[in-house]
Amino acid sequence: MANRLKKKTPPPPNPDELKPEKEAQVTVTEVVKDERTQKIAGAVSLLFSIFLFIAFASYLFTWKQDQDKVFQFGIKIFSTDDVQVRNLLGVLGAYVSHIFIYKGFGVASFLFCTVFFVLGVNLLVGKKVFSLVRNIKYLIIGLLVLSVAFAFFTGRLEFPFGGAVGEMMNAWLIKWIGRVGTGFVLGLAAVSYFIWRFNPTIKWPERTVKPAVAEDAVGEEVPPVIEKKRRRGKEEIVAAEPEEEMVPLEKAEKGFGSNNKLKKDGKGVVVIMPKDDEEVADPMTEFDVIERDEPRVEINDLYKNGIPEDEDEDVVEEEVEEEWQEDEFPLELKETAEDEESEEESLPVTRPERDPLKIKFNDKIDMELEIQETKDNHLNETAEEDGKPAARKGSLETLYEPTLELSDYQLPSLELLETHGSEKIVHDPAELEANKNQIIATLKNYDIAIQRIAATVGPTVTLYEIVPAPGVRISRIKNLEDDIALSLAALGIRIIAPIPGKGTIGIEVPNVRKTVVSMKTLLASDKFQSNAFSLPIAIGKKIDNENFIVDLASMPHLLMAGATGQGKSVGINTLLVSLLYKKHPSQLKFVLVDPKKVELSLYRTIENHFLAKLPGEEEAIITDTKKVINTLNALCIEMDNRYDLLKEAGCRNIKEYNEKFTKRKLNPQRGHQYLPFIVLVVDEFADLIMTAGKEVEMPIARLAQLARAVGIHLIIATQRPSVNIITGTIKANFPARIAFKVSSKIDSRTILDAGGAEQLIGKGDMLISYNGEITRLQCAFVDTPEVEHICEFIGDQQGYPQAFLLPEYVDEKEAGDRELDLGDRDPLFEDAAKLIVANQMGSTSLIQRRMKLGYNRAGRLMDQLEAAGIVGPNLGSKAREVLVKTDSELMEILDMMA
Ligand SMILES: Nc1ncnc2c1ncn2[C@@H]1O[C@H](COP(=O)(O)OP(=O)(O)OP(=O)(O)O)[C@@H](O)[C@H]1O
Repeated sequence: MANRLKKKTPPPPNPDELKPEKEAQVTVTEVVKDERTQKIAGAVSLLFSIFLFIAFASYLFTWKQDQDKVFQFGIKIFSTDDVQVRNLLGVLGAYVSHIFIYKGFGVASFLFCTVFFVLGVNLLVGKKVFSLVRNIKYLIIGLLVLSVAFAFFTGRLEFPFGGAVGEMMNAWLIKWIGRVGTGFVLGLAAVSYFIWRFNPTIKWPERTVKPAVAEDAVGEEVPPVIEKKRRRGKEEIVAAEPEEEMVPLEKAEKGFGSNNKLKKDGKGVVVIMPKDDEEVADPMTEFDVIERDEPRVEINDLYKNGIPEDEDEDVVEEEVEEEWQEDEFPLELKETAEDEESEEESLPVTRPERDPLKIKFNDKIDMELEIQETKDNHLNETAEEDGKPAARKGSLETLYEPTLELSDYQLPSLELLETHGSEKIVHDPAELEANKNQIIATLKNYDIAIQRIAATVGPTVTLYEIVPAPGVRISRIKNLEDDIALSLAALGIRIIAPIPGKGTIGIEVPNVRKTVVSMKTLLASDKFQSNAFSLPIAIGKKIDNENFIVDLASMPHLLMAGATGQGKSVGINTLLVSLLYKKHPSQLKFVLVDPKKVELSLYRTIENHFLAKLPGEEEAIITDTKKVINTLNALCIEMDNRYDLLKEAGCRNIKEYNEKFTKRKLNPQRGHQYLPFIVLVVDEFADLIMTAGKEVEMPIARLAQLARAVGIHLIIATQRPSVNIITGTIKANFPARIAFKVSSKIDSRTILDAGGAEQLIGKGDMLISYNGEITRLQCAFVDTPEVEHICEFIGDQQGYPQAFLLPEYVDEKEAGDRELDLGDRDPLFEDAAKLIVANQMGSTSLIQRRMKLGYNRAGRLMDQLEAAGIVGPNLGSKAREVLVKTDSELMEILDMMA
């Protein structure tokens, strides 16, 4: 063994014998793949595209002079001396243009420039900036269609607009289908392109609503066309109106590239809205906005000497570097996303339209009365009993439409909301300058040198971003947090060192004049209107004025904490209102828990539309702790039931399940039904924990752990963010957390696992910890009267017969004591007993199916049958034993009970 080991060890090399290292062999593929080769190829391609462009453009003016020479010498033009051409790119330019334009595809040859340009840019940058495949497709189709079209329309002109190829194809077409046919084919191509590119909405004019009815109902004259528009709901109105408002600014468009649409409102706000879907999909780049309102001009005037206004309009990202004469450090003022303001102003607002709805509602009642005698009526009745949407009638070939039952339901209009304050971010140049100087001076006192300082003005705070000089330790600045706060003599200073992903240090300083962020602005924004989130919630605005709109379904639960009076209740209203503005009553239900009794009582009016409650309860908004425990447990049962349904349907989450149900792949007779999202809102969690402790904590933790996939989401708020309220179990299951201002750093740590919330300034100023990042937001403001109007608007519309019923939860201890009152039997008791005895199977689902009853009622019947001694006790998943074997035996029991 030792010998073998010895053999394997190579002898140490003799330094004298060492040969120079061989150069590593490089294969051709490696050279081709090398980054540098690609960059060179990119540069060549880019230059070639520029070359072609100049040559072609020059050809347009010099073709007459150069054509003879190219014809005369052909390829020999390169070797012949004394040939003078006029093309800007000489003989080569003249020859290449002649080949492409005269002998090829005419002016459509310019498309070649685009392809080489795209190829060049992609290779040079090393990533797919533009789609090459798409451009090649455009090239091929463009060459064919444009060359023929040019040849067709300009055939009599001297210049070869269609090129030889275009003329040849044009001649063929004319021969085969005649001039008219060719014109028709070209027209068809143009129309197809237009439809493909812009997908215009083509609508058949609909019948207008009878003016007499509308007038009667509304009490004012409503032109029929407007009436129709109002009835369509927000989305269509949004789509229809902006056509007039959207002003494509040619000049600015050049600056931003043709992919952008620019929108300008009366106040000079220019919003660049990307056309492409992919661009819209990226929330961070959804809008690039240049604000041109007054404060902006002031700042420009102060910091930038004489920048021409119109020149400025072509700037995509506003970053002003002024020539700071007196100071070493110029202050860059960064402003972004004042977008939704213009959005909101240009967005048409619909008036609540109640009376026509009432008419509809009455129509519906009449209809229902007419069909009272039909068979399906029983099904309806049972569904109403459960408060759950009944299995829809109608053809099995069509998709199930959950909103059909309340098909006249209208989403609230934006007019119900108010604009609070001016909504304009107010910049005070003097304030900015003073803060900047103060920050620099403070840092200087501690020998901290900085390279650059920039400011972003938000609704409540301004973020000063500092780039420290090389060698300065970030921890030193972090440690000076309190000193800087002291020297700026302002509350609410927060230092972020470093700003994640930026390499700068942020100092947030509260603005002297703060701006209220109106809910209306957020809801009017394109990001809210056109997102595809399951449960979109508009929370507020970031410092850079970008709207913070997220999907509650992906959060998946939210914990909110903050000292009293700092904006929690407004925050909860904001979330609820966002959902009410986007969801139909069939898609969403709220379980509202309000131990304070007054905070959520406004929502009482929407009980039959959006609220869920326990069977037999009077009030849908739960204020009593005991009832909260039952409701939470009922939610756990609902969760388990939903999981059973999902399992049977072979789906992993509510989305898949609902999709399958909509496609009618799930049988309602087997208990399947369209599942609405359920959002549980608890306004004062601390109070519940104090009074019920584990009894509340456990079901909450269970729901938080498991309920996401079945569409149950929790929003829990507390004003006492201490560790005994927000326990480890709760915290671990709430990855998204919001902190309003709290009283101590410890509280901040309890909520966010980081300090900072104690530095906030209140009134909706908040930190949200989401996706591992902590972001400072100004919460949107929605006032109580606004919420009231929204709830009234919804409440006035036709709703379900009652609130959505949660499964019944019976406390085991109570159930043991409770004797079923057989004097108060269900009217269907006899039928159910006969059914069970005839089938000799004690199954609740049998009663449900055969008697077309909801789960709760069937369950109650089964309990009564047990109390009457007809079936045995519950055996879990197995059917109960039937104790009565014959009909005569059953008749005896029934007679006795009668
Ligand atoms: N986003 C906001 N923008 C502007 N002002 C706000 C905002 N949120 C709250 N405020 C102001 O703060 C006040 C208190 O807010 P709110 O009632 O939501 O506090 P709270 O935390 O729920 O208090 P409590 O716990 O005592 O109920 C509001 O009346 C309002 O004036």
